[in-house]
Amino acid sequence: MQAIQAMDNSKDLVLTTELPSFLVADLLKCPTLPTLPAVAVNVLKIARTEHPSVNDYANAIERDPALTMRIITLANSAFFSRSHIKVHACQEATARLGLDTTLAAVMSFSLLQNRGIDVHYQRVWMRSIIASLAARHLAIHLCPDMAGPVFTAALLQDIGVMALRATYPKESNNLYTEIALSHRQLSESEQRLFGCDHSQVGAWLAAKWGVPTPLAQRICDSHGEYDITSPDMLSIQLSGPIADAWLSPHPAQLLVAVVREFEAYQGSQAISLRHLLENIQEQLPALADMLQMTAPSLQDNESLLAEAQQLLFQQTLQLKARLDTNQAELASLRQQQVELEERSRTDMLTGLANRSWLEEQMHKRFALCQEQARIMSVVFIDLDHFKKLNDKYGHQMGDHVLQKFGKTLQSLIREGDLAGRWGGEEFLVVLPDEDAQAAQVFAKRIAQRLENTPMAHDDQDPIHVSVSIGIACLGDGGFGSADELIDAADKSMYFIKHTGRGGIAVYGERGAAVTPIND
Ligand SMILES: Nc1nc2c(ncn2[C@@H]2O[C@H](COP(=O)(O)OP(=O)(O)OP(=O)(O)O)[C@@H](O)[C@H]2O)c(=O)[nH]1
Repeated sequence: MQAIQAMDNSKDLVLTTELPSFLVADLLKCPTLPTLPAVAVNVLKIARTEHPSVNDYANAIERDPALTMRIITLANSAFFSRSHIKVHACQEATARLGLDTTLAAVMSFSLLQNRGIDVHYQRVWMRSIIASLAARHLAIHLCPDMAGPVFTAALLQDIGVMALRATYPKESNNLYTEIALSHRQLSESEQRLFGCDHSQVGAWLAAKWGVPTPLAQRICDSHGEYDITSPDMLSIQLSGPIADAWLSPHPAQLLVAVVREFEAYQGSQAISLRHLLENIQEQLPALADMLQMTAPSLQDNESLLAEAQQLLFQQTLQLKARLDTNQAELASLRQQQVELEERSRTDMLTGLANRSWLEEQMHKRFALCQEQARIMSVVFIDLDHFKKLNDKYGHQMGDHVLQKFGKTLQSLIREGDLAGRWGGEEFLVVLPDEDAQAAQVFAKRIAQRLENTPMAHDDQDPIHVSVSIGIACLGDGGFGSADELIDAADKSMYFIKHTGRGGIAVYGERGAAVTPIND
């Protein structure tokens, strides 16, 4: 890759783009690479000086009578001449056009006169002419000070096509004569063939002629991503698609993309697309005439815009419908995920936390307690003689009792507590920040509730169950892990099992000592 060198005020400046080395070598070898006539070279030289003046421009241009005539005619054309006063001298014409427009006019005229126009050049140049008018109109509203340079860059944005056609006539024949190709597709094909597109080659050519670096850089960036931070670049970048729409057999469809871009851009309120199109229509004949070309037939702006807006409306509706569907799908997927997660934590029979969730939570809470020097109690509950209950009333009744007990347990805990089914007819409750005494109060409440409330009925007969409860409190046993704490509560529960069932025991301070609670 080779960086492009540009001359600016006799300093070498490097443009922020690179061309493949093979391409630069081929371009430099090309004997028919477009060159500028002496008069244009002189105008460019003046453009590069620190304070170029209208007089200097006019003096240089006057050496070419044909060019002088064109510049005067352009200055007197409808757009550049708001007043009816005609100019007759090159100096007046240059003053009226401004330095940037004069420079653009001189260069385009020189290039076209130089090479003659075939139908394909005609197409490329007509795009540039329309684009330059569109860009200028946009710039007048978005960045008035830059309207001149923007016009020039937009007019010269496709000069790279001339260089590529001269250097690669065979490849170009297929590429540039394919009328069905959109400008974007053209750029993509150039990228594939030459490793860059004609905007970069155009910048290279312009730099080689010695145009001021900012102009070469704008040509280079003319086909890039829309730069909404830079109104002058955006004006140039939007101008190409507007010109494409103008020249297309289906202008409304192409204009939709432009309208959408407009609506997304904050400064767009300042611009009426209708006025822009009217403006192009008004100015196009004069500019085309100066370049000895025939302007394409005028568009019906009103209906064209209405159609574009209608298309945009339809597309927006379709987009919104798609968005709504996507959002609904996303919400449903999220819901499914939430449900799946919930299910993976839940014991299906009782709706309480399942064992794996209990274990995970125990480990987390144990670590937290250690970190923050807090306590917690674990209450291990086992339904008594559950096998007998199953045997007597059936497994289904057993299930029903487990469900009812689960609900009872859930109704007795507070926010922040965690109740779960450890397995079979065993349950576990975690009471954060509670000591053994508070856990005993809780355990007694369970026992009491079971005494008062039957867990099922056999016909009309109430079925009561009793439970054996073991308690262990983190503060009391020097426990090294969550598992040790659970084991201790389990052991306390077994103590009750072995001593008659239907009671509460607390794991004591001195290791395995278990204290039954009687009342
Ligand atoms: N209906 C039903 N029974 C279950 C379920 N899970 C475990 N069981 C039964 O619960 C009974 C537990 O029996 P054991 O471990 O001997 O305990 P127990 O009969 O309650 O005796 P103790 O605990 O010593 O009072 C077994 O018969 C299991 O089949 C369940 O989901 N539904």
